[in-house]
Amino acid sequence: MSGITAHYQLYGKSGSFEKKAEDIALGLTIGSWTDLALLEQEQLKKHKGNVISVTELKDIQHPFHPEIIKGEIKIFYPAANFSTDIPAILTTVFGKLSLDGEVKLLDLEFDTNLLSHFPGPRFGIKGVREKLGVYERPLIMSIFKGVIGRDIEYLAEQLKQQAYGGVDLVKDDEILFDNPLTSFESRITAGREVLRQVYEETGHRTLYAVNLSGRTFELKDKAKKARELGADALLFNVHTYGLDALQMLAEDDEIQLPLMAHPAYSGAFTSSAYYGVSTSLVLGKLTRYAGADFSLFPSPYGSVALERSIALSLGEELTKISTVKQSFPVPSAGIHPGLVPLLMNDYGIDSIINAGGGIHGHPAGATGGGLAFRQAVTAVLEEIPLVQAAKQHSELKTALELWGL
Ligand SMILES: CSCCC(=O)C(=O)COP(=O)(O)O
Ligand SMILES: [Mg+2]
Repeated sequence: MSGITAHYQLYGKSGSFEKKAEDIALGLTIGSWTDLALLEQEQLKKHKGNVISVTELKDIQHPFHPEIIKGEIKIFYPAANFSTDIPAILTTVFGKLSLDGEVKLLDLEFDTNLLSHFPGPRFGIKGVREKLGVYERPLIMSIFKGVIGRDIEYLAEQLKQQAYGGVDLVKDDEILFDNPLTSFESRITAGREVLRQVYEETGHRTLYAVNLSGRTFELKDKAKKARELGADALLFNVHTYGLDALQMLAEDDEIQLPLMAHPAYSGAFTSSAYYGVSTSLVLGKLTRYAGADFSLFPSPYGSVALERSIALSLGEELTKISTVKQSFPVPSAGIHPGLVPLLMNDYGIDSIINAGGGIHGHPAGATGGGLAFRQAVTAVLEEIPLVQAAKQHSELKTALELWGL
């Protein structure tokens, strides 16, 4: 029988988890069981949730209620109960349950049949690399900073300086929305022209991910317009809209642009150790299945750090073997060149090193910032310690002096 298996974490008294798991399995599916006539029981069997496993973690007590311990349960939900879309799946496995005290959804196992309804990223790591012609190193991305309230000429000049530094991608900041000074359309048009000029001058190709924003019902048309205007990629604040909005964009053959999922707002339902959904499920597996070619998330090292084990399992979800293409892991926030060895150690070459302040805050400007990152990446690939490489590269030297290792 096709379906999905949900893993949950919850707290309770030792010996209470079996009953709790059975209550959830019934409550989220057929609602009742034992009181029904035999015939009805038989008819409902194919819809009943099934408890797959119950594990008591006897050594892990609740920090505020030591009399209760942590438990993990797995429940299988038949596909016959839901339509094959993320809203229906999440409502089934964690709709009402998400409101019912300290329960956290840790993971979802899609079986092959269910997964076939989720085409995933259109381009994936391989397709994005083909667009850039870069295969042997992590990509480098920079972020526009300080452009709110500035005009399109300012934005175009900032883009040029970033591209001169040799970054592969530049993205809008997620807080830059459609506005009279730098409208969505003008950013695409001006950005395209700047990057064309830089390519002609230097031979270096940089792609620009413009922030697709506005009301949900406008998104498809705006994305199609972006493609017509020659946009390279779309940044999308997926978690304020919902994962299904991302999937809608990914599946549309008239859009066909790489999609970059920003993690904004996801902390509201992933950060708690007791409630919500695990970070690796939301920013990893589901973001990939919904079609993001890139998933941004806080790295373990920067200004908004994720616990390292969580950040690593997230990266694993984005890249592990699956019928669905791989999404680029983009560890972000507070990244500077001195962190490149740690990031490459954690995520390998199939990842993106992403920085805003670490590019623009460089004393030699955004161009110097980009060069410093490129120099750091080359040094790691050549197994040269950054401090040694900095002796040959003034931009890297300045960055290390400013931000350290
Ligand atoms: C986890 S936030 C994603 C990256 C981002 O949007 C950003 O603005 C990071 O900027 P920073 O100056 O910290 O590199
Ligand atoms: Mg940002």
